[in-house]
Amino acid sequence: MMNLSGMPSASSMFQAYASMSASITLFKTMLNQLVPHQLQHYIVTKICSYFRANSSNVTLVIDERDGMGINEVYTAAEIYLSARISPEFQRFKISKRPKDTNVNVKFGNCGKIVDFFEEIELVWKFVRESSKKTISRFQDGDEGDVSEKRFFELSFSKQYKERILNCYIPLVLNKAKAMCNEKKVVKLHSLSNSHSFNSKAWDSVNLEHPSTFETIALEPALKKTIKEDLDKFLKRKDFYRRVGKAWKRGYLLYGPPGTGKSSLIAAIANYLKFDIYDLELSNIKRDSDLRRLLLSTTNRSILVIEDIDCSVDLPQRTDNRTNHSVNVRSRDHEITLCGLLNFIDGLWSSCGDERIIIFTTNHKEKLDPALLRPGRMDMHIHMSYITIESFKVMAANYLEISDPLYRGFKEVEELIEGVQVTPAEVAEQFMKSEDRDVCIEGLVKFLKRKRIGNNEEQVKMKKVDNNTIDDVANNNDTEDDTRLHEVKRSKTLSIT
Ligand SMILES: Nc1ncnc2c1ncn2[C@@H]1O[C@H](COP(=O)(O)OP(=O)(O)OP(=O)(O)O)[C@@H](O)[C@H]1O
Ligand SMILES: [Mg+2]
Repeated sequence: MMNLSGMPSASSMFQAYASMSASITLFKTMLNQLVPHQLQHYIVTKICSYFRANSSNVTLVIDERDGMGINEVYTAAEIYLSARISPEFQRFKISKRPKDTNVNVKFGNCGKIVDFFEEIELVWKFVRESSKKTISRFQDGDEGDVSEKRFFELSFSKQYKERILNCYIPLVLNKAKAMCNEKKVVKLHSLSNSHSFNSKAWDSVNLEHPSTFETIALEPALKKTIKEDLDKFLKRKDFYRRVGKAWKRGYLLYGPPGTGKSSLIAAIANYLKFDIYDLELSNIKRDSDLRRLLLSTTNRSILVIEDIDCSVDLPQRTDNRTNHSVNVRSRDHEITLCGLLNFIDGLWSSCGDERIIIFTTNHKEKLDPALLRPGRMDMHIHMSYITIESFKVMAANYLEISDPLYRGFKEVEELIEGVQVTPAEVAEQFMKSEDRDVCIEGLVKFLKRKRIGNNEEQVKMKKVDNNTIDDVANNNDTEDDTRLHEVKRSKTLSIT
Protein backbone atom coordinates (compact mmCIF):
# COMPACT_ATOMS: atom_id res chain seq x y z
CA MET A 1 0.00 0.00 0.00
CA MET A 2 1.46 3.38 -1.07
CA ASN A 3 0.37 6.87 -0.18
CA LEU A 4 0.08 9.81 -2.62
CA SER A 5 3.71 10.82 -2.35
CA GLY A 6 4.72 7.36 -3.49
CA MET A 7 6.01 6.50 -0.04
CA PRO A 8 4.97 3.23 1.58
CA SER A 9 2.47 3.94 4.39
CA ALA A 10 3.23 2.98 7.99
CA SER A 11 0.69 0.14 7.90
CA SER A 12 2.27 -1.41 4.82
CA MET A 13 5.65 -0.96 6.45
CA PHE A 14 4.30 -2.88 9.40
CA GLN A 15 2.89 -5.71 7.32
CA ALA A 16 6.30 -6.11 5.75
CA TYR A 17 7.88 -5.88 9.16
CA ALA A 18 5.47 -8.49 10.57
CA SER A 19 6.19 -11.00 7.79
CA MET A 20 9.88 -10.35 8.29
CA SER A 21 9.43 -11.03 12.04
CA ALA A 22 7.64 -14.34 11.26
CA SER A 23 10.51 -15.43 9.04
CA ILE A 24 12.97 -14.48 11.70
CA THR A 25 11.09 -16.62 14.25
CA LEU A 26 11.22 -19.62 11.89
CA PHE A 27 14.86 -18.95 11.25
CA LYS A 28 15.53 -18.76 15.00
CA THR A 29 13.94 -22.21 15.51
CA MET A 30 16.23 -23.67 12.88
CA LEU A 31 19.21 -21.98 14.42
CA ASN A 32 18.27 -23.39 17.80
CA GLN A 33 18.63 -26.87 16.46
CA LEU A 34 21.75 -26.38 14.33
CA VAL A 35 23.94 -23.66 15.81
CA PRO A 36 25.59 -23.42 19.24
CA HIS A 37 23.69 -21.16 21.63
CA GLN A 38 26.49 -18.56 21.94
CA LEU A 39 26.46 -17.93 18.17
CA GLN A 40 22.70 -17.66 17.70
CA HIS A 41 22.24 -14.14 19.03
CA TYR A 42 25.12 -12.84 16.95
CA ILE A 43 23.77 -14.30 13.69
CA VAL A 44 20.21 -13.05 14.27
CA THR A 45 21.41 -9.53 15.09
CA LYS A 46 23.54 -9.38 11.96
CA ILE A 47 20.74 -10.57 9.69
CA CYS A 48 18.21 -8.14 11.22
CA SER A 49 20.56 -5.22 10.80
CA TYR A 50 21.14 -6.21 7.16
CA PHE A 51 17.40 -6.09 6.44
CA ARG A 52 16.94 -2.86 8.37
CA ALA A 53 19.80 -1.19 6.48
CA ASN A 54 18.16 -2.07 3.20
CA SER A 55 14.62 -1.06 4.07
CA SER A 56 13.18 2.38 3.24
CA ASN A 57 12.18 3.00 6.83
CA VAL A 58 14.06 3.24 10.02
CA THR A 59 13.22 2.05 13.50
CA LEU A 60 14.45 3.79 16.60
CA VAL A 61 14.65 1.60 19.67
CA ILE A 62 14.01 3.46 22.91
CA ASP A 63 15.02 1.28 25.85
CA GLU A 64 13.54 1.77 29.27
CA ARG A 65 16.94 1.95 30.89
CA ASP A 66 20.19 3.52 29.89
CA GLY A 67 22.77 1.45 31.72
CA MET A 68 21.91 1.78 35.40
CA GLY A 69 19.81 4.90 34.88
CA ILE A 70 16.37 5.69 33.55
CA ASN A 71 16.15 6.62 29.87
CA GLU A 72 14.37 9.99 29.87
CA VAL A 73 13.20 9.52 26.28
CA TYR A 74 11.42 6.31 27.29
CA THR A 75 9.69 8.00 30.25
CA ALA A 76 8.70 10.94 28.07
CA ALA A 77 7.39 8.62 25.35
CA GLU A 78 5.27 6.78 27.90
CA ILE A 79 3.69 10.05 29.07
CA TYR A 80 3.32 11.49 25.57
CA LEU A 81 1.66 8.33 24.24
CA SER A 82 -0.75 8.12 27.18
CA ALA A 83 -2.56 11.11 25.64
CA ARG A 84 -2.78 9.32 22.30
CA ILE A 85 -4.54 6.18 23.44
CA SER A 86 -7.73 6.08 21.42
CA PRO A 87 -11.08 4.49 22.39
CA GLU A 88 -10.57 1.54 20.02
CA PHE A 89 -7.65 0.35 22.13
CA GLN A 90 -8.55 -2.97 23.67
CA ARG A 91 -5.80 -3.19 26.16
CA PHE A 92 -3.98 -0.53 28.15
CA LYS A 93 -2.64 -0.18 31.64
CA ILE A 94 -3.97 2.03 34.41
CA SER A 95 -2.38 2.81 37.74
CA LYS A 96 -2.66 5.23 40.64
CA ARG A 97 -0.17 5.81 43.41
CA PRO A 98 -1.54 6.73 46.87
CA LYS A 99 -0.77 10.42 46.46
CA ASP A 100 -1.89 10.83 42.84
CA THR A 101 -5.16 12.61 42.23
CA ASN A 102 -5.81 11.04 38.82
CA VAL A 103 -5.56 7.60 37.32
CA ASN A 104 -2.52 7.21 35.03
CA VAL A 105 -3.12 5.52 31.69
CA LYS A 106 -0.28 3.72 29.93
CA PHE A 107 0.21 2.13 26.58
CA GLY A 108 -0.02 -1.67 27.11
CA ASN A 109 2.03 -4.37 25.47
CA CYS A 110 -0.02 -4.83 22.38
CA GLY A 111 -1.11 -2.62 19.56
CA LYS A 112 0.59 0.34 18.04
CA ILE A 113 -0.01 4.03 17.93
CA VAL A 114 0.22 6.05 14.74
CA ASP A 115 1.26 9.65 15.23
CA PHE A 116 1.83 12.46 12.75
CA PHE A 117 4.50 15.13 12.82
CA GLU A 118 4.44 17.74 10.05
CA GLU A 119 2.63 15.17 7.89
CA ILE A 120 5.24 12.51 8.58
CA GLU A 121 3.62 9.29 9.68
CA LEU A 122 5.25 7.63 12.65
CA VAL A 123 4.39 4.32 14.24
CA TRP A 124 5.04 3.62 17.91
CA LYS A 125 5.12 0.10 19.21
CA PHE A 126 5.59 -1.05 22.78
CA VAL A 127 7.67 -4.23 23.17
CA ARG A 128 8.41 -6.45 26.17
CA GLU A 129 11.02 -9.12 25.80
CA SER A 130 11.87 -11.80 28.31
CA SER A 131 15.37 -13.09 28.17
CA LYS A 132 17.08 -15.78 30.19
CA LYS A 133 20.40 -14.78 31.62
CA THR A 134 22.57 -17.87 31.79
CA ILE A 135 25.42 -17.08 34.06
CA SER A 136 28.25 -19.51 34.79
CA ARG A 137 27.45 -19.65 38.51
CA PHE A 138 24.26 -21.54 37.66
CA GLN A 139 24.56 -25.29 37.67
CA ASP A 140 23.82 -27.39 34.60
CA GLY A 141 20.16 -27.40 33.81
CA ASP A 142 19.51 -24.24 35.82
CA GLU A 143 17.26 -21.94 33.85
CA GLY A 144 18.96 -18.80 35.23
CA ASP A 145 17.34 -15.38 35.87
CA VAL A 146 14.46 -14.33 33.69
CA SER A 147 14.68 -10.62 33.08
CA GLU A 148 12.32 -8.45 31.15
CA LYS A 149 13.37 -5.77 28.74
CA ARG A 150 10.88 -3.09 27.78
CA PHE A 151 11.30 -0.65 24.97
CA PHE A 152 9.49 1.38 22.38
CA GLU A 153 10.07 1.05 18.66
CA LEU A 154 9.47 4.15 16.63
CA SER A 155 9.31 3.59 12.86
CA PHE A 156 9.16 6.12 10.08
CA SER A 157 10.53 6.73 6.61
CA LYS A 158 14.31 6.86 6.56
CA GLN A 159 14.45 10.19 4.73
CA TYR A 160 13.04 11.99 7.79
CA LYS A 161 15.59 10.67 10.24
CA GLU A 162 17.22 14.05 10.91
CA ARG A 163 13.89 15.85 11.39
CA ILE A 164 12.60 13.19 13.73
CA LEU A 165 15.76 13.19 15.83
CA ASN A 166 16.18 16.96 15.92
CA CYS A 167 12.57 18.12 16.08
CA TYR A 168 10.10 15.35 16.88
CA ILE A 169 11.97 13.73 19.80
CA PRO A 170 12.56 17.14 21.51
CA LEU A 171 8.85 17.85 20.97
CA VAL A 172 7.94 14.57 22.72
CA LEU A 173 10.26 15.49 25.61
CA ASN A 174 8.76 18.97 25.95
CA LYS A 175 5.16 17.82 25.66
CA ALA A 176 5.74 15.16 28.30
CA LYS A 177 7.29 17.75 30.62
CA ALA A 178 4.32 20.09 30.14
CA MET A 179 1.85 17.23 30.71
CA CYS A 180 3.63 16.26 33.92
CA ASN A 181 3.56 19.83 35.10
CA GLU A 182 -0.14 20.17 34.37
CA LYS A 183 -1.00 17.05 36.30
CA LYS A 184 1.50 17.72 39.02
CA VAL A 185 0.17 17.84 42.54
CA VAL A 186 2.30 20.20 44.59
CA LYS A 187 3.67 18.48 47.66
CA LEU A 188 4.58 19.83 51.04
CA HIS A 189 7.52 17.97 52.53
CA SER A 190 8.23 18.31 56.21
CA LEU A 191 10.52 16.57 58.62
CA SER A 192 9.48 13.46 60.47
CA ASN A 193 11.30 10.85 62.52
CA SER A 194 12.78 8.25 60.26
CA HIS A 195 13.04 4.56 61.11
CA SER A 196 16.75 4.78 61.61
CA PHE A 197 17.59 5.85 65.11
CA ASN A 198 17.78 9.52 65.92
CA SER A 199 17.49 10.93 62.44
CA LYS A 200 14.99 12.92 60.45
CA ALA A 201 13.60 12.31 56.99
CA TRP A 202 11.21 14.08 54.64
CA ASP A 203 7.58 13.10 54.71
CA SER A 204 5.12 14.58 52.24
CA VAL A 205 1.45 15.46 51.89
CA ASN A 206 -0.36 17.19 49.05
CA LEU A 207 -0.20 20.95 49.44
CA GLU A 208 -3.83 21.89 49.90
CA HIS A 209 -3.11 25.60 50.55
CA PRO A 210 -5.48 27.52 48.27
CA SER A 211 -3.41 30.71 48.22
CA THR A 212 -2.63 32.00 44.72
CA PHE A 213 -1.42 35.28 43.25
CA GLU A 214 -5.08 36.11 42.58
CA THR A 215 -6.17 35.63 46.19
CA ILE A 216 -3.23 37.18 47.97
CA ALA A 217 -3.64 40.81 49.00
CA LEU A 218 -0.51 42.63 47.94
CA GLU A 219 0.16 45.96 46.35
CA PRO A 220 -0.39 45.29 42.61
CA ALA A 221 3.07 46.62 41.73
CA LEU A 222 4.73 44.28 44.23
CA LYS A 223 2.70 41.31 43.03
CA LYS A 224 3.68 42.05 39.43
CA THR A 225 7.34 42.39 40.35
CA ILE A 226 7.39 39.05 42.17
CA LYS A 227 5.63 37.21 39.34
CA GLU A 228 7.93 38.71 36.73
CA ASP A 229 10.96 37.81 38.80
CA LEU A 230 9.82 34.18 39.03
CA ASP A 231 9.09 33.99 35.31
CA LYS A 232 12.47 35.48 34.49
CA PHE A 233 14.19 33.03 36.82
CA LEU A 234 12.60 30.02 35.10
CA LYS A 235 13.62 31.22 31.65
CA ARG A 236 17.25 31.90 32.51
CA LYS A 237 18.81 28.45 32.65
CA ASP A 238 21.32 29.35 29.96
CA PHE A 239 22.10 32.70 31.57
CA TYR A 240 22.96 31.07 34.91
CA ARG A 241 25.14 28.52 33.13
CA ARG A 242 26.91 31.24 31.11
CA VAL A 243 27.79 33.37 34.11
CA GLY A 244 28.74 30.33 36.18
CA LYS A 245 26.09 30.77 38.86
CA ALA A 246 23.96 28.05 40.39
CA TRP A 247 20.42 28.15 39.05
CA LYS A 248 18.78 29.23 42.28
CA ARG A 249 17.00 32.26 43.65
CA GLY A 250 16.64 33.42 47.22
CA TYR A 251 13.83 35.48 48.71
CA LEU A 252 13.66 36.97 52.17
CA LEU A 253 10.09 37.72 53.24
CA TYR A 254 9.91 39.99 56.25
CA GLY A 255 7.14 41.75 58.07
CA PRO A 256 4.78 41.50 61.04
CA PRO A 257 2.74 38.37 61.80
CA GLY A 258 -0.37 37.95 59.68
CA THR A 259 0.80 39.93 56.67
CA GLY A 260 0.85 36.94 54.33
CA LYS A 261 4.42 35.59 54.28
CA SER A 262 3.36 31.94 54.49
CA SER A 263 0.45 32.61 52.13
CA LEU A 264 2.88 34.09 49.59
CA ILE A 265 5.07 30.97 49.79
CA ALA A 266 2.03 28.80 49.01
CA ALA A 267 1.05 31.15 46.17
CA ILE A 268 4.55 30.87 44.67
CA ALA A 269 4.49 27.05 44.96
CA ASN A 270 1.05 26.86 43.33
CA TYR A 271 2.14 29.25 40.58
CA LEU A 272 5.34 27.39 39.69
CA LYS A 273 4.05 23.92 40.62
CA PHE A 274 7.18 23.48 42.72
CA ASP A 275 7.17 21.26 45.83
CA ILE A 276 7.87 22.89 49.17
CA TYR A 277 10.44 21.56 51.61
CA ASP A 278 9.66 23.09 54.97
CA LEU A 279 12.89 22.91 56.92
CA GLU A 280 12.48 23.39 60.64
CA LEU A 281 16.00 24.07 61.77
CA SER A 282 15.16 23.47 65.41
CA ASN A 283 14.50 19.80 64.51
CA ILE A 284 17.97 19.24 63.10
CA LYS A 285 20.86 18.56 65.34
CA ARG A 286 23.97 18.38 63.21
CA ASP A 287 25.37 19.96 60.05
CA SER A 288 25.73 16.45 58.63
CA ASP A 289 21.96 15.88 59.00
CA LEU A 290 21.32 19.21 57.36
CA ARG A 291 23.54 18.22 54.44
CA ARG A 292 21.83 14.84 54.06
CA LEU A 293 18.36 16.39 54.11
CA LEU A 294 19.24 19.15 51.67
CA LEU A 295 20.81 16.69 49.27
CA SER A 296 17.64 14.63 49.26
CA THR A 297 15.48 17.50 48.06
CA THR A 298 14.49 17.48 44.40
CA ASN A 299 14.98 19.98 41.60
CA ARG A 300 12.16 22.46 40.87
CA SER A 301 11.44 22.89 44.54
CA ILE A 302 11.27 25.58 47.19
CA LEU A 303 13.24 25.26 50.38
CA VAL A 304 11.53 27.23 53.13
CA ILE A 305 12.99 28.22 56.46
CA GLU A 306 10.34 30.10 58.42
CA ASP A 307 11.16 32.49 61.27
CA ILE A 308 14.85 32.24 60.58
CA ASP A 309 15.64 34.58 63.48
CA CYS A 310 14.12 32.28 66.10
CA SER A 311 13.99 28.79 64.57
CA VAL A 312 17.41 27.93 65.89
CA ASP A 313 19.94 29.63 68.10
CA LEU A 314 22.17 30.59 65.21
CA PRO A 315 25.54 31.71 66.42
CA GLN A 316 26.91 34.82 64.79
CA ARG A 317 29.56 34.02 62.24
CA THR A 318 32.06 36.57 63.40
CA ASP A 319 31.37 36.37 67.11
CA ASN A 320 33.53 33.63 68.61
CA ARG A 321 32.22 34.24 72.09
CA THR A 322 28.65 33.61 70.99
CA ASN A 323 29.70 30.55 69.07
CA HIS A 324 31.36 29.14 72.12
CA SER A 325 28.47 29.91 74.45
CA VAL A 326 25.99 28.25 72.12
CA ASN A 327 28.03 25.07 71.99
CA VAL A 328 28.25 24.97 75.77
CA ARG A 329 24.59 25.80 76.24
CA SER A 330 23.20 23.10 73.96
CA ARG A 331 25.79 20.61 72.98
CA ASP A 332 23.40 18.48 70.92
CA HIS A 333 22.58 21.45 68.73
CA GLU A 334 25.50 21.77 66.41
CA ILE A 335 23.84 23.52 63.49
CA THR A 336 25.79 26.64 62.75
CA LEU A 337 24.91 29.63 60.69
CA CYS A 338 28.14 28.95 58.86
CA GLY A 339 26.95 25.43 57.96
CA LEU A 340 23.64 26.71 56.74
CA LEU A 341 25.20 29.41 54.59
CA ASN A 342 27.72 26.97 53.17
CA PHE A 343 24.96 24.74 51.88
CA ILE A 344 23.04 27.59 50.44
CA ASP A 345 25.97 29.13 48.64
CA GLY A 346 28.12 26.10 48.03
CA LEU A 347 27.53 22.41 47.98
CA TRP A 348 23.76 22.37 47.76
CA SER A 349 23.47 25.10 45.20
CA SER A 350 25.92 23.43 42.86
CA CYS A 351 24.09 20.12 42.70
CA GLY A 352 20.55 21.29 42.14
CA ASP A 353 18.70 23.09 39.41
CA GLU A 354 15.72 25.44 39.54
CA ARG A 355 15.88 25.86 43.30
CA ILE A 356 14.19 28.57 45.26
CA ILE A 357 15.06 29.35 48.85
CA ILE A 358 12.74 31.41 51.01
CA PHE A 359 13.50 32.69 54.48
CA THR A 360 10.85 34.44 56.53
CA THR A 361 11.21 36.61 59.58
CA ASN A 362 9.19 39.02 61.65
CA HIS A 363 12.37 40.85 62.61
CA LYS A 364 14.71 41.58 59.77
CA GLU A 365 16.80 43.77 62.06
CA LYS A 366 17.67 40.73 64.22
CA LEU A 367 19.20 38.75 61.37
CA ASP A 368 22.90 38.17 61.08
CA PRO A 369 24.37 40.52 58.45
CA ALA A 370 25.96 37.45 56.83
CA LEU A 371 22.47 36.38 55.80
CA LEU A 372 21.62 39.76 54.42
CA ARG A 373 24.71 40.56 52.47
CA PRO A 374 24.20 41.18 48.72
CA GLY A 375 24.04 38.05 46.63
CA ARG A 376 22.79 35.85 49.44
CA MET A 377 19.08 36.55 49.23
CA ASP A 378 18.31 37.97 45.79
CA MET A 379 15.17 39.80 46.79
CA HIS A 380 14.05 41.22 50.14
CA ILE A 381 10.26 41.52 50.16
CA HIS A 382 8.58 43.60 52.81
CA MET A 383 5.14 42.16 53.64
CA SER A 384 3.32 44.98 55.26
CA TYR A 385 0.05 46.12 56.80
CA ILE A 386 -3.02 46.45 54.67
CA THR A 387 -3.18 49.29 52.17
CA ILE A 388 -6.14 50.62 50.22
CA GLU A 389 -5.16 48.54 47.19
CA SER A 390 -4.69 45.31 49.12
CA PHE A 391 -7.94 45.95 51.01
CA LYS A 392 -9.75 46.06 47.65
CA VAL A 393 -8.25 42.68 46.69
CA MET A 394 -9.47 41.18 49.96
CA ALA A 395 -12.96 42.70 49.55
CA ALA A 396 -13.17 41.20 46.06
CA ASN A 397 -11.99 37.77 47.26
CA TYR A 398 -13.85 37.44 50.52
CA LEU A 399 -17.01 39.49 49.86
CA GLU A 400 -17.07 39.49 46.07
CA ILE A 401 -17.28 43.29 46.02
CA SER A 402 -15.48 44.76 43.05
CA ASP A 403 -17.14 48.19 43.06
CA PRO A 404 -14.54 50.64 44.46
CA LEU A 405 -17.35 53.00 45.52
CA TYR A 406 -19.22 50.37 47.57
CA ARG A 407 -20.97 51.69 50.68
CA GLY A 408 -18.57 52.03 53.59
CA PHE A 409 -15.41 51.73 51.47
CA LYS A 410 -14.59 55.42 51.76
CA GLU A 411 -14.68 55.28 55.56
CA VAL A 412 -12.59 52.08 55.62
CA GLU A 413 -10.02 53.67 53.34
CA GLU A 414 -9.71 56.78 55.51
CA LEU A 415 -9.29 54.65 58.63
CA ILE A 416 -6.77 52.31 56.98
CA GLU A 417 -4.56 55.31 56.19
CA GLY A 418 -3.88 55.87 59.87
CA VAL A 419 -4.01 52.39 61.43
CA GLN A 420 -1.67 49.43 61.26
CA VAL A 421 -3.93 46.50 60.50
CA THR A 422 -2.81 43.18 59.06
CA PRO A 423 -4.51 41.31 56.21
CA ALA A 424 -5.09 38.48 58.73
CA GLU A 425 -7.14 40.86 60.92
CA VAL A 426 -9.17 42.03 57.91
CA ALA A 427 -9.73 38.38 56.89
CA GLU A 428 -11.04 37.66 60.38
CA GLN A 429 -13.59 40.49 60.12
CA PHE A 430 -14.66 39.38 56.66
CA MET A 431 -15.37 35.87 57.88
CA LYS A 432 -17.66 36.90 60.73
CA SER A 433 -20.84 37.02 58.65
CA GLU A 434 -22.19 35.97 55.29
CA ASP A 435 -23.73 39.43 54.91
CA ARG A 436 -21.12 41.65 53.25
CA ASP A 437 -22.59 44.88 54.74
CA VAL A 438 -22.30 43.42 58.21
CA CYS A 439 -18.66 42.56 57.45
CA ILE A 440 -17.85 46.07 56.25
CA GLU A 441 -19.56 47.63 59.30
CA GLY A 442 -17.67 45.21 61.54
CA LEU A 443 -14.39 46.21 59.90
CA VAL A 444 -15.15 49.93 60.36
CA LYS A 445 -15.83 49.38 64.07
CA PHE A 446 -12.70 47.27 64.40
CA LEU A 447 -10.55 49.92 62.72
CA LYS A 448 -12.00 52.65 64.96
CA ARG A 449 -11.29 50.60 68.08
CA LYS A 450 -7.81 49.96 66.84
CA ARG A 451 -7.21 53.64 66.22
CA ILE A 452 -8.32 54.54 69.75
CA GLY A 453 -6.18 51.72 71.14
CA ASN A 454 -3.19 52.89 69.15
CA ASN A 455 -3.60 56.46 70.34
CA GLU A 456 -3.86 55.35 73.97
CA GLU A 457 -0.79 53.21 73.57
CA GLN A 458 1.06 56.12 72.07
CA VAL A 459 0.05 58.32 74.98
CA LYS A 460 1.24 55.68 77.46
CA MET A 461 4.56 55.28 75.68
CA LYS A 462 5.02 59.00 75.61
CA LYS A 463 4.32 59.15 79.35
CA VAL A 464 6.98 56.57 80.03
CA ASP A 465 9.43 58.31 77.74
CA ASN A 466 9.02 61.79 79.12
CA ASN A 467 7.74 60.92 82.54
CA THR A 468 5.21 63.71 82.25
CA ILE A 469 1.75 64.04 80.73
CA ASP A 470 2.04 67.71 80.08
CA ASP A 471 4.19 67.24 77.02
CA VAL A 472 1.63 64.88 75.48
CA ALA A 473 -1.22 67.32 76.04
CA ASN A 474 0.74 70.23 74.62
CA ASN A 475 1.91 68.36 71.55
CA ASN A 476 -1.21 66.41 70.70
CA ASP A 477 -1.50 67.64 67.13
CA THR A 478 2.13 67.02 66.33
CA GLU A 479 1.81 63.59 67.93
CA ASP A 480 -1.05 62.63 65.60
CA ASP A 481 0.81 63.92 62.57
CA THR A 482 3.91 61.98 63.48
CA ARG A 483 1.88 58.85 64.11
CA LEU A 484 0.14 59.11 60.73
CA HIS A 485 3.47 59.68 59.06
CA GLU A 486 4.95 56.61 60.77
CA VAL A 487 2.06 54.37 59.79
CA LYS A 488 2.29 55.52 56.19
CA ARG A 489 6.02 54.95 56.14
CA SER A 490 5.71 51.46 57.59
CA LYS A 491 3.23 50.56 54.87
CA THR A 492 5.56 51.49 52.08
CA LEU A 493 6.30 48.22 50.40
CA SER A 494 9.90 47.71 49.62
CA ILE A 495 11.83 45.38 47.46
CA THR A 496 15.57 45.50 47.55
N1 LIG B 1 -1.59 39.32 52.11
C1 LIG B 1 -2.62 38.51 52.40
N2 LIG B 1 -3.57 38.26 51.49
C2 LIG B 1 -4.59 37.46 51.76
N3 LIG B 1 -4.79 36.87 52.95
C3 LIG B 1 -3.88 37.09 53.90
C4 LIG B 1 -2.75 37.90 53.66
N4 LIG B 1 -2.02 37.95 54.78
C5 LIG B 1 -2.64 37.18 55.66
N5 LIG B 1 -3.76 36.67 55.16
C6 LIG B 1 -4.71 35.80 55.87
O1 LIG B 1 -4.20 35.62 57.18
C7 LIG B 1 -3.85 34.28 57.45
C8 LIG B 1 -2.48 34.26 58.10
O2 LIG B 1 -1.52 34.71 57.15
P1 LIG B 1 -0.05 34.11 57.01
O3 LIG B 1 0.06 32.87 57.80
O4 LIG B 1 0.25 34.03 55.57
O5 LIG B 1 0.78 35.27 57.69
P2 LIG B 1 2.33 35.29 58.05
O6 LIG B 1 2.85 36.60 57.58
O7 LIG B 1 2.98 34.09 57.55
O8 LIG B 1 2.29 35.29 59.63
P3 LIG B 1 3.45 34.79 60.64
O9 LIG B 1 4.53 35.82 60.63
O10 LIG B 1 2.74 34.73 61.95
O11 LIG B 1 3.90 33.46 60.18
C9 LIG B 1 -3.88 33.58 56.11
O12 LIG B 1 -4.34 32.28 56.20
C10 LIG B 1 -4.82 34.42 55.28
O13 LIG B 1 -6.15 34.01 55.53
MG1 LIG C 1 3.92 32.43 58.50
